Amino acid sequence: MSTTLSQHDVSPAASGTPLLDVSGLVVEYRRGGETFRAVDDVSFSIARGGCLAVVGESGCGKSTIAKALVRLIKPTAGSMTFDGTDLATVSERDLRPMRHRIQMVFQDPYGSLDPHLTAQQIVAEPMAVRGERSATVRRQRSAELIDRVGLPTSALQRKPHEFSGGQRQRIGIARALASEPDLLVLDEATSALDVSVQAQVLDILAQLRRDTGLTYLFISHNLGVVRAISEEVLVLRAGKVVERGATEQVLAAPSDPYTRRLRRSALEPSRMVGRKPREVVRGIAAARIAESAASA
Ligand SMILES: Nc1ncnc2c1ncn2[C@@H]1O[C@H](COP(=O)(O)OP(=O)(O)OP(=O)(O)O)[C@@H](O)[C@H]1O
Repeated sequence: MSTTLSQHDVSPAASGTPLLDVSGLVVEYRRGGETFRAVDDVSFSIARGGCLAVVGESGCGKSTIAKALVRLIKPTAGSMTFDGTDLATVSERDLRPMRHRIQMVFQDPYGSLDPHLTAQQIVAEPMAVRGERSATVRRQRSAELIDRVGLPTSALQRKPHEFSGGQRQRIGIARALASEPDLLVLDEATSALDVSVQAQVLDILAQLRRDTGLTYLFISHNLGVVRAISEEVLVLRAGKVVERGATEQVLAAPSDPYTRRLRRSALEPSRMVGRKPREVVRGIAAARIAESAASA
């Protein structure tokens, strides 16, 4: 398995009617007595088997879009048409049988897994939720999924604290796959990992997409990482889309000053001052990735 953050081959399945079509999405929060617009008229679509990256600085509204998609929050306006159903307006009752089709993988592999369960129990849980009664089938399927994310079968009997961050994130991906989703929403899914581990997880994600035709919405603050996984990128600033296009093109020649700043900020060593050593290493690695992206 390659451990370089290179541009992966993208899925040949990316074509046809979009699996997800988001149009005029607005999300507002109430803050004190005031209304705050976190997502402002955002539109995008993702083809089946495609990968769209959403990039922007902290607080620009990336996670809010993800939360709206899995209906952790209800949008103020706009539509989110997923395979013909508008997720913005569908009733809870009609949403329930399709919830499994959109799965999230979170940033924090330390916090998102139940520490009391074994990897086998964690991965098998969504199968039980979906009505798989046979413990044997759940066990077999868990073993397949653990293998799929590059972990040995022996991992099934271990608990989260016995794994590294990258291994935990693989378990999180296996758990998401256990629901048999069509769309994975990856919210800063590799951001907490060191760069070589990040590359391994990106490799697994790229391979999965090639093998299964899964569709990804990949959320990140890091333009370099985005290059390794997505063919299209949408740049978000203060809730608004400021730039969109083919990832390679946006990286090579960003047209918006904010995107240029995002690209530069990954290269800016002074941003490392006052950070923990682990963050500095990560920042330098991100800078290298962005640098190679810029000069490619
Ligand atoms: N529940 C909430 N109530 C009020 N404001 C919120 C709430 N959740 C998020 N916000 C605000 O909405 C804006 C967008 O937040 P969001 O978490 O979507 O940003 P983000 O781009 O994902 O940032 P990060 O990368 O730091 O997670 C921020 O200004 C945030 O403070």
